[in-house]
Amino acid sequence: MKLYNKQEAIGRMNVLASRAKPFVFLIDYLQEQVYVEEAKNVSPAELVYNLNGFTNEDGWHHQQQKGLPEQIEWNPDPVSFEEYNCAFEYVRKNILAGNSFLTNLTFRTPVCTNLTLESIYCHSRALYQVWVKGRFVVFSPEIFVRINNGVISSYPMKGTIDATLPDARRILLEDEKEAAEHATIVDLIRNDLSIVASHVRVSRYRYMDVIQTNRGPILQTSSEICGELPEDYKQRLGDILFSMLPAGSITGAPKKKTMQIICEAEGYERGFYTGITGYFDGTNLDSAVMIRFVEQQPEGLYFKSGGGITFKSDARSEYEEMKQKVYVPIY
Ligand SMILES: C=C(O[C@@H]1C=C(C(=O)O)C=C[C@H]1O)C(=O)O
Repeated sequence: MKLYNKQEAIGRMNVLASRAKPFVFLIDYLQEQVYVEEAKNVSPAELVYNLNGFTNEDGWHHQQQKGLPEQIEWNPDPVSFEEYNCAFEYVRKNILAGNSFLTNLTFRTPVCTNLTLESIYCHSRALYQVWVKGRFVVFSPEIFVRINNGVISSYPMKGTIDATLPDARRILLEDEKEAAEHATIVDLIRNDLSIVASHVRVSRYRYMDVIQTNRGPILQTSSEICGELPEDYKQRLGDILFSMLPAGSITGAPKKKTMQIICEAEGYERGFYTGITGYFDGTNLDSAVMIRFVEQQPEGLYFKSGGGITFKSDARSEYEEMKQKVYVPIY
């Protein structure tokens, strides 16, 4: 899989978009490694995607890997609460010192499972899915941006609850901490869109998605923010995308200082997790934040997950949320 650096990737995207050539891209969290390939050249032997319907699955012949074990084994071995709490306290200290008002804290959870990256990809049902041979599989419910006829829209997701709890919908909507976190992220994304677009507005606020998982349904709240791009946006598509990265929903705010806190608190590399992936069809673009992410390491599979921390956050419930997200959408 050929990867490019940021400058090369911006150039490639600008050229492909201005020539109306469909392409697929994956950008890591730190924007150091970028995959950007014309759709017709993406080899399903190394990368398979289904990005909201745009797919190269037809060319994939790994039939032998598509079988699902009769009984799915899925045994996550998360960090202890004590270990989680150490990182949480570090983030909290920084929030109280005024260095950040929202920080997205994530962890790596080893999972003992009889599923492979291939079988997870084949049997998952998510809006955006990508499998990269020997590296990772991602099944994301979170839209990053869409561009349709010069209108750019972003859909930050923030707010999670177990959908089987009695009155889950109301509890999530009325939760003060979730509401504040959501407002912060909407503000941040409004700012990010204003860098590249005009007439930026919030067109839907805190709508709810039900996400099915192998461990039961969860509810997540998102909002829609949109604006108008300049006429010549295709020639500058790469610049436009990169100027909004990393996605605010997976950093927090303010972005730069919060990224430093994240780096110090997490102590592992996010890699492509919390980066973005997407598809340009020659005219329009659709993209996702790469959350719900399983990575292959020589010793086994790891799931990366996390959530937003504010001054109101409670370590126990954040710990539970991080663990709750360690699922596969196979049901
Ligand atoms: C980082 C993750 O989640 C982010 C944080 C969310 C939250 O705090 O509710 C929701 C979606 C993501 O933008 C993750 O799911 O791994």
